[in-house]
Amino acid sequence: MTSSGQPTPQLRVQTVLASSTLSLLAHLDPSDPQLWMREGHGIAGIGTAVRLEFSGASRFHDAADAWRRLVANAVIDNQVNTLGTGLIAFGAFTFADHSAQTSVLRVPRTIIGFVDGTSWVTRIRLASETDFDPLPTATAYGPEFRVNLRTGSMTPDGFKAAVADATSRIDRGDLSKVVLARDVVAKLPAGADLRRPLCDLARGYPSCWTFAVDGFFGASPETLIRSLDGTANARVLAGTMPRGRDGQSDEVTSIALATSRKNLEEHEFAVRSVQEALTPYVTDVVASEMPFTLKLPNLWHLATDIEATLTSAATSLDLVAALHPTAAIAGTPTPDAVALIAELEPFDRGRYAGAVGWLDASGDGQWAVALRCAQIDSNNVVTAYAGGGIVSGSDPQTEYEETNIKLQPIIDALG
Ligand SMILES: C=C(O[C@@H]1C=C(C(=O)O)C=C[C@H]1O)C(=O)O
Repeated sequence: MTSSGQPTPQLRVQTVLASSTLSLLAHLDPSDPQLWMREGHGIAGIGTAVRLEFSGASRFHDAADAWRRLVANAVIDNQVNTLGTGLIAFGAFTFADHSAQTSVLRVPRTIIGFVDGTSWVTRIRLASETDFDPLPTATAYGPEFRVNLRTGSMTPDGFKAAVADATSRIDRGDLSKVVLARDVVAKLPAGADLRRPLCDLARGYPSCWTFAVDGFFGASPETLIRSLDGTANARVLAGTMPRGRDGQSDEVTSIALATSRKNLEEHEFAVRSVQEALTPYVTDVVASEMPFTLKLPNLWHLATDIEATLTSAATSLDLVAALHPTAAIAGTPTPDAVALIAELEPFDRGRYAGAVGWLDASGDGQWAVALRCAQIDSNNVVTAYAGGGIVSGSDPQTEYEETNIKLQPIIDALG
């Protein structure tokens, strides 16, 4: 049975090589794009064969179980057998256990893929249907649109007060780190072609994971977990500074970040939380001793790449369940940080700072920490979020400015 108590659908899946390279973005549904893309490579989903909803503390485990059942019931003819082929579900999961928003797994009816020079098409139908959908045609983009994102439920002053409150609790010894965020909102014009902001994000932030799942979209630089053929890797980010105005000040900033005690401490919490969560599932964990500085168009991050060999049959979604929430987006210790977030943030994070990505029939997949992102609701209201790690000595004004820089990708894509 699925989470909604329905019998598990029986799927028929076929992946074939495409005769020519197909544009991922141009084939998407303008009102409901499903995308996972980096450096021009990735997968694009069209239509919905199955949509499963999950909620509550067991949402990841319920989804992982539902996926195992769906795969067991599917007949898959995969003539390509490379990363991203065969039966795939896109997923987006909420940050909080008690979010009013749902977590989803969505299996498209058609998936177009392009990775390392190989283009393919996967078609998916219910066993009760006789034919797969015809290949969707590429369509011209709808008109450009522009919206102004305004303060949501967390005002700039409210955010700064929350940061000051958090630092005093950290200094009192209640916890070591908490990640606080704020929200901005806008109304999208009716019929807005959502491929336009995705195109801007993919062009502006090519090294990030540009994603779209179930009205939730963004461009995240942070890899929560990727698993492929028995290996797993993650990219932990924590510690941020704005880019410099010129080459010299940019270099000074990057050195300042790499040597900042506050940022290194904040980063260490995040790396440790990922390593500890992975320990039961992996061996041969390799991580650089010192973080490196990762340059994005809008900011510098402190980054650590972690690689490991998987020792269990865990799917990538099981690993997501073990890792979420990392200290990069919650804090340390996790339960105290999650409780303080619920107390100080006057909004439901929804899928922001949750997990977004995809998995295949073998359980391998790619998942990002859902950052630099926005959710569109059924009234066409879009809400974007950004936050930062608060530790002892964090300055409310600097933290506020950091949220502005982190909102920039979404502001540029919608503005
Ligand atoms: C919380 C966010 O980003 C996280 C927090 C960071 C920080 O505090 O320096 C850096 C990268 C992310 O792990 C966000 O983008 O909203």
